[in-house]
Amino acid sequence: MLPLRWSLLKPLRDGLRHSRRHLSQKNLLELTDRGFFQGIFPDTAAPKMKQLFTSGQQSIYAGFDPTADSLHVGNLLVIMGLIHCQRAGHRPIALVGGATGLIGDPSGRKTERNQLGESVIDTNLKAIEAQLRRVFENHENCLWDTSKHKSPLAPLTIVNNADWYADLQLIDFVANMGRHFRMGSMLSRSSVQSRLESEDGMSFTEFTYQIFQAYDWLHLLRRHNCCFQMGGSDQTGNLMTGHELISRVERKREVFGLTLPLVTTEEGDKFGKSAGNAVWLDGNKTSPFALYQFFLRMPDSEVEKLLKLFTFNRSAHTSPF
Ligand SMILES: N[C@@H](Cc1ccc(O)cc1)C(=O)O
Repeated sequence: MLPLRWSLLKPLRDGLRHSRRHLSQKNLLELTDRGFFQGIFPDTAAPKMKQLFTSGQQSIYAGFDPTADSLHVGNLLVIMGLIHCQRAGHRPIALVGGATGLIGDPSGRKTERNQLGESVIDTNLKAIEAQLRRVFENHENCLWDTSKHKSPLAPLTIVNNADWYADLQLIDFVANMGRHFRMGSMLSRSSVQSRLESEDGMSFTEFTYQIFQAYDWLHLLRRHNCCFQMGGSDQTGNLMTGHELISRVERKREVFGLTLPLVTTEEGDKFGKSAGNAVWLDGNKTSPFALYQFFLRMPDSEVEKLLKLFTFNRSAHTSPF
C-alpha cells in the first residue's frame, strides 16, 4: 500500500471524528459484504450487534497462540477484521496466548500438538507481539503521517493471558469457575468429538483448552468491557463455550462471537503450520517474493474472495475510505 498524503486524508480524519456512528454502520455492512463473517454467534444477534456497533466504541478481541515464531496468512485475515473494526472507530485487542500456548488448541487438528517449552513460547510470543504491532503501525502510517498528526484510531491493545492465570489458584478456579462449565456442551464441541472418535483420542490437557479461552473472554469483558470476539471458523466451539460461560456468570451482559472464513487452498484444505504449507508473515520464513507468489498463483475462482478479504480497496465496495 502506498503512503497517502495527510492533506488528502483530512476529510477522512474529520469523518472519523464526527460521524463514527455513520461509519460504524457502513463498516459493519462492509464487513458482511466482503464476506468476513462466516458466522455471527449467537445467530439471532445480528440486529443487536449492529445496534451496539453503531451506538459507540466497542472493544473487539482476537487471540493468537504462540505456537510458532511468526503469524501466517490465516492470522492476517483475523487481523484484517480487527483493523476494519478499528477503522470504524472501535478498539482492537489482540490477545497473545502465553498461557493457552502451553496447553495447545485442539480445534481443527487431527492429532495432539507437540508440547512447547516455556522458553520457546516466550521467544514466539515476543516475535508475534512485534509482528502485531508492526502490522497495525504500518496500516496507520499508510493513512496518517503519525509523526505529524495524532491518529484518531483507537490504539491496538495487546494483552497476554499468562498475566491473569499467573495468580489464579487451581483449587479456587476449579471449585468456583469449573461449576459454570457443563460437560455436555464441552463434549459436544466438534474439536472434541472428532478427536474422541480418532485412534489417539484426546488428552485432558487439550480438552481443557476451551475453558481457558472462555475464561479469557470473561476476563476481557470485566476488565476491558469487551463484548466481541473474532476468530477463524475453527474457533466456533471455543467461542460458544465463552458465550455460555458469560451468560451463566454475567447474566446481564451479552457477548457476541464473529467467525471468519479460513484461508484455504482451492480444494478447501487449510493453510497453516499443521498442514505444512503455512505462508508466514515473517520475511525470513516466507520471502516477500513467495508471499507475492502465493497471492499471484491463486486460481481465478479465489481472486474476488481474497481481494475482498485482504484489501481495503474501496472501488467495488461501500467502504468509508
Ligand atoms: N485458540 C485461538 C487462539 C486464542 C487463544 C486465547 C483466546 O482467548 C482466544 C484465542 C487459536 O488457536 O487460534
